[in-house]
Amino acid sequence: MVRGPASCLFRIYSSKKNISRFRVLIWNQYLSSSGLYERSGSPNFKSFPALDVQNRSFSTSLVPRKNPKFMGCHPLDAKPFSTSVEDGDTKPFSTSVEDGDEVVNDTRTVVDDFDADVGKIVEFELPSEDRAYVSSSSEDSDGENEDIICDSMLLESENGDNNVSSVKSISFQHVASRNPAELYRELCNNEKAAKQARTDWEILQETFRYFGNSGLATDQALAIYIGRSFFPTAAYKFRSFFFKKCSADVAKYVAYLGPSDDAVKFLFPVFVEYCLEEFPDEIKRFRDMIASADLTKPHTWFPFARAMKRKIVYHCGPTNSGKTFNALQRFMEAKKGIYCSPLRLLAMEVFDKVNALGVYCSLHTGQEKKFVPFSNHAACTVEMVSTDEMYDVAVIDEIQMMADPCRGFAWTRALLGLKADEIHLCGDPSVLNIVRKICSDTGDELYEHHYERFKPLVVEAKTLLGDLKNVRSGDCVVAFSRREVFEVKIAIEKHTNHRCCVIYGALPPETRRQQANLFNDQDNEFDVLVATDAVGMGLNLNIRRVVFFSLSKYNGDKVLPVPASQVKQIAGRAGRRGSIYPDGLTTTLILDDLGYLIECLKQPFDEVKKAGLFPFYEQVELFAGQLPNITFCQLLDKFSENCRLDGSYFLCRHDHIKKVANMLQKVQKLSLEDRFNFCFAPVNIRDPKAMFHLLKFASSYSQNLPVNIAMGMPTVSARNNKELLDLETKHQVLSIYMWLSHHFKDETFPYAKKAEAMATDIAELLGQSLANANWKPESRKALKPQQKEDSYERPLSRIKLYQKKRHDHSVNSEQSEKVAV
Ligand SMILES: Nc1ncnc2c1ncn2[C@@H]1O[C@H](COP(=O)(O)OP(=O)(O)OP(=O)(O)O)[C@@H](O)[C@H]1O
Repeated sequence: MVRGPASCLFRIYSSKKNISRFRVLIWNQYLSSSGLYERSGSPNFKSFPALDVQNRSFSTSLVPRKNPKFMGCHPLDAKPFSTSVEDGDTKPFSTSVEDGDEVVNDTRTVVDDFDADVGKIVEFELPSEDRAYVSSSSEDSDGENEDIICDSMLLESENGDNNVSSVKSISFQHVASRNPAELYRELCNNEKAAKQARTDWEILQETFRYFGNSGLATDQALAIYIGRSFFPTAAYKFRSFFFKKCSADVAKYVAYLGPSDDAVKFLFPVFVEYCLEEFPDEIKRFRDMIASADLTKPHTWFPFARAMKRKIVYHCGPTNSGKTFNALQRFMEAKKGIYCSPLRLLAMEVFDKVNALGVYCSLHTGQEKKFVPFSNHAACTVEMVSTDEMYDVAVIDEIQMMADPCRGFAWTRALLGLKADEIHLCGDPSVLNIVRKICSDTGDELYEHHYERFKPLVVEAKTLLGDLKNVRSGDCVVAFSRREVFEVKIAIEKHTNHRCCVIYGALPPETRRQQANLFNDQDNEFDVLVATDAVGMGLNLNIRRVVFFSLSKYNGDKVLPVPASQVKQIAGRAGRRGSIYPDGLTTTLILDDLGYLIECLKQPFDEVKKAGLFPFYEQVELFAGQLPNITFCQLLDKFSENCRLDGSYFLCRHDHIKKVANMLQKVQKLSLEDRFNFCFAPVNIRDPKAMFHLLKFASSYSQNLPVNIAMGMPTVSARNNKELLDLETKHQVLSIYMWLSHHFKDETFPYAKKAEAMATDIAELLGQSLANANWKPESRKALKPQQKEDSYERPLSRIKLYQKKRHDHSVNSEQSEKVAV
């Protein structure tokens, strides 16, 4: 009998009413422990070990392989089944789907798993109430036929002699171990259903309801291309078939199993046979859809790159260790080179630097194309890199961003698709293993260069003691919201003699560079920088010390600690080789945050296991062919639901694309391709004005009208926060216009040059506005810092609060667990 924890369960449940609950419990436990059947949004095709959609040799058997957890259960001689409709043979497992283009033979192994109790002699005593519906055969009862509930099913009257005493040693072995194909054939050949007792009939009804709602069956049905949406229909039709055709022993056995996963496991293979015969068209349609959403083996998408012998050099190390410097050396030496940047700003920096060193280099970002005559080199944003052109040397900067939840796909595409003899990757070690895996898939040679920081980063234990008056020249104070940035700037300028430059994400790259230059320049009064995490990448800054104003960040939902990798990246900005502050320092505003800072700096880089992917337009188009008459947003949902990915990749988040897609749904006459392109425009979805302008651009475009900018141009710098926000929005709208002009035909966006000039003017106005900004942005009350009379303090550590809260929570839940125990 069952040993260990399972035997305890047995004891508990065998005393309960329905013995099948025992099995359900074990099965569920098995599922959750094995992770075999993940109930995620997309089908877990990995769950079907034998399944490969392209080369299908699937197993629809629900019986898992031997599991040591269930050694106590009887070994099972459940039969493998064949899905071949003609051939009920058990040995070669063959499946032939109607269209006949994929016939795969797979010799199945006989399963001898824990689920052996299906069909075994029931060894335990049933409580008398439960025996009522267990009868050894239909011949035992001879009640009157009733045709009132289901006209296709002959009912046996309740008072039929269900001989309870004969139940004790019923064996369903002969039913449970039947070959499903044979069983299905037999059901098909039955003229009509056998008579059943009303109780059995009711249990059968329940059992089929359970089957129709079973997540297990729904998931497994995907293996034979019965989609989630079609499954309920298929299950319903199967039920009708069963009730019309079932034999007495089969019905008894299913009724005996009752509404349980055991019943699902028994019925499912027969259901498979039924579906293959009844729904070839639906199966083919779904299979085509799955095939068109196939994102497996992305390295095969770039046959030209695969035909090349590429050398990949991974410059691996922390910030400020010379990775990019060395990669750029090779880039500049090459006859033809491309530099791929994570940001426009960084592309501009490289463009300027390389040209200044005498190597002609063009610039290509989503918003601008600056062609330098005779140039063989280009700096671009990673999304814009061409996988058609050949290069001698390519540099992909910040390669760890291939794991970015939203933009990761752009790095993956560049790595897989670039046609370059030599590709230099610069980044931290977090993606080293995934790059190794990709290189083994692509067959590229990988060379690893490991770096250390030029000079170690020193943590200043004293902190600023909660007082911004302790800020010094060369400090960069990091806050995590635009509002805090302004509060800190105002406080510093009010209580000290320092002047502050500011950098935050909503500023255009030109303004960020202007602020960075102002800070780096030693001949002016701007000697302190106040910035958000936007400072972490892409700017060469002369920072002596990075001071964390806080170490928590609002993620749109709640305030959370800043992840260690980000803390490291930002802190690493202090002390750059070649700058006037080669020794880097970092600290926090308040002592309470210091522990978290040290903890973050000590942490090794987390290893990333998956790289991002997103379908190309052509893939989406192919997929759309399977699903006419749905909106683009629904199409994206369907794609993510049905797409298949290798274990090394994830599908990038596309919430923002869906949000834009939803808004553009009102615009008629946009082709799928245009819609797709519009959705990638760089719009801040939380800025309603920017969204409104994008909608207007799309409407004009759809009517074949030349798209107007239709926006007033401010002439003076901002005098308050509202005007500053307005300038930021206006620049964003112009940036969208410029982006669209590079992604659609020139004649449709004829004012691109004008937009560029306006954007430059606005960036300048923004710079002037920031120099004079002394207003306070509206603050949320909860986060409003307290102020002393003549100094600025932020006495509360939100990190401490967060950690205390978490601690309290875990103590509470521990206690409640104890109570429960
Ligand atoms: N061999 C070198 N000679 C002179 N300067 C160097 C050398 N290596 C690096 N530097 C300078 O050190 C600074 C940091 O180098 P680099 O930007 O290459 O580091 P990194 O590791 O790529 O950092 P990040 O990840 O922050 O970009 C740069 O200003 C760079 O010009």
